[in-house]
Amino acid sequence: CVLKASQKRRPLSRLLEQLLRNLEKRDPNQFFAWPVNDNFAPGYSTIIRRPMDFSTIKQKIDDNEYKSLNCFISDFKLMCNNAMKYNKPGTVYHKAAKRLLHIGLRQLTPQKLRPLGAILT
Ligand SMILES: CC(=O)c1cc(-c2ccccn2)c2ncccn12
Repeated sequence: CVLKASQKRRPLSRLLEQLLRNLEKRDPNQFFAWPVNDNFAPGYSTIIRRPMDFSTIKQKIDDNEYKSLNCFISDFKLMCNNAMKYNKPGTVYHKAAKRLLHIGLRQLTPQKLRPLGAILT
């Protein structure tokens, strides 16, 4: 029988795609959906050396660039910390990033991930 595309995916990729979907739900305004555009954010590409956003993370999953869960978590943190660096405290983007980082990391604790255990060893 022919496996569906999703079943062909590597176990880690399928896990990361699920975790990504859960994180994206916490960004209802889609502030983090796409790379930040210098036209909206003056000087962004000079201030932020390593930009990151959900679409880039998704592409890296599809390209099997993540060799571990920790690499995925690092990019998620990078994305949030970039926003807290570029945007001043009190701005909608800074507040959204702080909240997303907190909620996201709570979803990525060992306790929450243990049920998926086998994949991560
Ligand atoms: C995430 C972030 O820093 C961000 C997203 C955006 C954004 C997100 C969606 C549409 C337009 N802009 C933004 N605009 C100005 C300054 C910062 N930002």
